[in-house]
Amino acid sequence: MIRFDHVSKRYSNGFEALKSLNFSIDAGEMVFLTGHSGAGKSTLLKLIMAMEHPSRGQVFVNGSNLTRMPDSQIPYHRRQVSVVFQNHQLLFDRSVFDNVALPLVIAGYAASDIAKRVRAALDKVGLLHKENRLPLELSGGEQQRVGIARAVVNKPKILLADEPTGNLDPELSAEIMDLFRQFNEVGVTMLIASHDIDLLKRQNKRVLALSEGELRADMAPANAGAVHV
Ligand SMILES: Nc1ncnc2c1ncn2[C@@H]1O[C@H](COP(=O)(O)OP(=O)(O)OP(=O)(O)O)[C@@H](O)[C@H]1O
Repeated sequence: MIRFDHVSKRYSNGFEALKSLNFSIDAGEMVFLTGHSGAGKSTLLKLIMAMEHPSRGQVFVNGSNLTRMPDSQIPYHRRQVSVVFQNHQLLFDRSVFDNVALPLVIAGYAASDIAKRVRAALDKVGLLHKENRLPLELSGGEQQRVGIARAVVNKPKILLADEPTGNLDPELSAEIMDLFRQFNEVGVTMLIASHDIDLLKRQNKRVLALSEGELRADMAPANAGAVHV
């Protein structure tokens, strides 16, 4: 589903953020990506989103070689791969409903279809009763769940998350992880970047560990408890 073949990323200032990465993630897996600040986690996720391009090597997602993907295909690619950010990136002057509807409005869905899908996504994250609220009227954990509803509203095949629990206390973080597990159980392939070692030790899932742009470990669920960065 996701395959990195000798992928390196050098930014225009010459800094090499990723160094010859090789790994693959199968459809239906839930994998954590960890590493120190600056290890290259966000860069790796941006390559999967085609927001950045490798300087060497190839990235394959869902059967397509992103290196060869024409720009015209990128909006289609981004409908299959969604991302949840730490800071939610919500529009604060729009209601919860409108925030979740945004990807569907951009993709040109009919209004009746949008309403149905938005309510289904809000129901999944337990926020159906708050669809008319503004984001600032919600708690941090609720805002994160709005971000997740928006990421899943168009039923992506792959869900990426960049430090999705960075601002949340352990209890709310565990709730967000439960939610991710539920999406994974219905077939969504998940890759979650987190430097919260305690959190990912409890998840019992495969862990990819980056250090200074190199893949230092690829740990099976049974060994994930030994991870360190
Ligand atoms: N656009 C850019 N131009 C130049 N260097 C960049 C750019 N984006 C990131 N970097 C550098 O690449 C390295 C990896 O950054 P990246 O954001 O991928 O790390 P990260 O593991 O996600 O870190 P954090 O956990 O702090 O978010 C860092 O040293 C960063 O300064």
